Amino acid sequence: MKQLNLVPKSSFPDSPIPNPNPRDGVNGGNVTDLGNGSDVVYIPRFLTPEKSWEYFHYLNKHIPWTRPTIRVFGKPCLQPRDVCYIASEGLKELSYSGYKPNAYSWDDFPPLKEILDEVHKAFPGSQFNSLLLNRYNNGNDYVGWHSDDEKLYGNTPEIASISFGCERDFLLKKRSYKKSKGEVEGEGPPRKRLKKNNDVEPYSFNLKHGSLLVMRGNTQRDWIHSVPKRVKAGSTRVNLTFRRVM
Ligand SMILES: O=C(O)CCC(=O)C(=O)O
Ligand SMILES: [Fe+2]
Repeated sequence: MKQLNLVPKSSFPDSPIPNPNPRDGVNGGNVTDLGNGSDVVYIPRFLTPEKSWEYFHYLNKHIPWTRPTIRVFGKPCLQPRDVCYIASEGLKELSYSGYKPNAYSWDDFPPLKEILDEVHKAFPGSQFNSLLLNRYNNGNDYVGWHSDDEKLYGNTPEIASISFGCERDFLLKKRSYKKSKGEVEGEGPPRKRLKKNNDVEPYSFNLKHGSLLVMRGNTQRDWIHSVPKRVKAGSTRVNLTFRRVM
């Protein structure tokens, strides 16, 4: 982790040090400036715990979750979490890692429209029109290092991520390229191969029940993120990532 001198060093990655460099920002949250026009807003108590549990139970039960087979380095493998996709009508189709999720309608899930309205109130001008949902059933479910820089999101995608249920660590580290071309590590469309970059300690956010994290500016271009496995995470987490298809 990036850390202040006063913070004791932890044994990464199992006991990450919380992100140490926030400044006060929007809506009772804080802004972490990643440099070069990238930043992250984190609002730990965006929704009340009570309302958040209502949403958690609704989504866990009513979303048509699937665990698709995707392609990583050309090899088929089961995605290590459940997913679902919602999008407004007429948008360009989403496709990642050889998988084209079926786009469900917002109209079928009124609580999702409610949450979207809350996000838009906090971030007016965002105009999100699609949503990728993730369900991590336990600490074995994860998302590998990737960035959400698909072309259909434009050059500076803004991504708003809401979390319900089990707290998990969300890590962000600077992208670095190998000279050779290849496929991305983890998931996402084919692009330049990512160097492992293991020497750089990531930023870490422990994403709370009812929290909102927004990645902005050049974050998808210059940074990669992940939610790693956590043996001790025993219960279910539902995550919503709102995006704007251009
Ligand atoms: O679960 C999370 O917090 C992140 C999910 C994510 O990165 C994604 O869906 O692209
Ligand atoms: Fe992502």
